Amino acid sequence: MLTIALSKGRILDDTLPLLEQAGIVPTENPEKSRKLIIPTTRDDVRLLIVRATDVPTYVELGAADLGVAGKDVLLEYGGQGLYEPLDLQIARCKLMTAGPVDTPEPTGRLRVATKFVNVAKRYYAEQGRQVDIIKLYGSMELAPLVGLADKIIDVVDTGNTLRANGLEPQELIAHITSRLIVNRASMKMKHTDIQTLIDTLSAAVNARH
Ligand SMILES: Nc1ncnc2c1ncn2[C@@H]1O[C@H](COP(=O)(O)OP(=O)(O)OP(=O)(O)O)[C@@H](O)[C@H]1O
Ligand SMILES: O=P(O)(O)OC[C@H]1O[C@H](OP(=O)(O)OP(=O)(O)O)[C@H](O)[C@@H]1O
Repeated sequence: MLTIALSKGRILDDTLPLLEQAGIVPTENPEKSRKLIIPTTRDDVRLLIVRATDVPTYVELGAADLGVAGKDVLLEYGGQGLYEPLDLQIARCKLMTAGPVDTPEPTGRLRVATKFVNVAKRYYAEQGRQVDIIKLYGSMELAPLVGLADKIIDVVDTGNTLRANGLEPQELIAHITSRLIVNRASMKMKHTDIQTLIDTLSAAVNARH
């Protein structure tokens, strides 16, 4: 049995057409179902529906053999316990700093609100810049508007969310796409099945680009 951890929303939407190329189709709609373990048309493959930020945990600890996670989530998760054999080239966006439009850099210690605390610490440490990181779980764009922070670090695609809140993208931290991740022990124990799946997904990704 191969167990694949996926999150609802854009990762599920963009991954299902790729999995279909490997004959893997969920037997019920994961977006609608209240079930968190979804069987597929392949008896030897099932899907686990988990939060996007939980995908690396399920895979590293072996509760799932494989998963799909945004590079932003993987950068934040850290750890050496995961293989990352394939860039699926889906959910493309950028991890950026952003701040209020036409506002000079604050001179003192910078306050940065983000859910990417580890990424933020690393980024500013590399720059030798002293910052206070404020951990948030969502609606980051609000923080500079109400004086909670000077800047945010978040993913940006069209920039519409920033613009709608009087913010502008500033520094690029990383280009982001979603990656296939694999548990280390599974890669050894189920090598043939997993390598076959990787090859099929890789061909499906290449056929699109
Ligand atoms: N606007 C966007 N455009 C393209 N890709 C995005 C965008 N926002 C996020 N992503 C990418 O898609 C991944 C999944 O995002 P999604 O919005 O489904 O989950 P989330 O909001 O991070 O998690 P949750 O809703 O559970 O808090 C992110 O980790 C990121 O890599
Ligand atoms: O630059 P944009 O095209 O506006 O995209 C960026 C937004 O997309 C994501 O939110 P999403 O729409 O996924 O909602 P979420 O907060 O539920 O993740 C992200 O958290 C940003 O807020």
